[in-house]
Amino acid sequence: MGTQNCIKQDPEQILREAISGGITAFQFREKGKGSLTGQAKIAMAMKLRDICYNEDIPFFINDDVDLIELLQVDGVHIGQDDISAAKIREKHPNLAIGLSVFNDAELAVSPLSLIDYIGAGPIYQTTSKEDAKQVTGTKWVESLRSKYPKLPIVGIGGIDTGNAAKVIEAGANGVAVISVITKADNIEEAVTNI
Ligand SMILES: Cc1ncc(COP(=O)(O)OP(=O)(O)O)c(N)n1
Ligand SMILES: Cc1nc(C(=O)O)sc1CCOP(=O)(O)O
Ligand SMILES: [Mg+2]
Repeated sequence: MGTQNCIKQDPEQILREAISGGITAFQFREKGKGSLTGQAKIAMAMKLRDICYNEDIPFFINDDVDLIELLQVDGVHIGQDDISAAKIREKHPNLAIGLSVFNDAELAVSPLSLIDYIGAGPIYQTTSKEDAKQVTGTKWVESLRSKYPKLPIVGIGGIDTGNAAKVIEAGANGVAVISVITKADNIEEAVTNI
């Protein structure tokens, strides 16, 4: 998540409650309408990074590889049009790298040997990404899993407490969510129920 997703409470509080609920990793995705830029973005990244660091939660950044140099991050998530995995790997051999893969054409050009997991989606309709592609359904996870029995897969897009289990049943190792947490009345309960 990023601050643009945090309408009900401040991001630090949301992150703390999500950690209490049991999230196993956090991605700082400060992007889209209303998001912070420049120093304000960096300052927020540092605050959220510190919370994760103190709670032993892996901290990922989305897209903005300049933050790798500024913060002690555990991983980075990139899309097909972002900086290449090869460039990141060359400079940061121990960083976890996640790559979005939406269909077979993207899969064919994806450097799977350089990455640690695939972000597969949008599985369902999402309101959190302005340029989201058409939904893939859980079939995309099934297809990836059948081709790559051991590759870590994280489903993303419109996942909530009612459908997360279907994504896991389709073969995903985990799910990435924004709104089901940031919009929840009771964040701990929402995380527990995913
Ligand atoms: C876990 C995970 N999966 C997919 C994405 C989407 O990344 P990308 O396609 O680069 O789109 P943006 O998030 O940058 O808009 C993700 N962030 N995390
Ligand atoms: C950041 C992101 N990437 C997606 C993709 O399909 O690659 S969908 C998405 C937004 C996920 O938010 P929510 O859980 O609120 O739907
Ligand atoms: Mg991206």
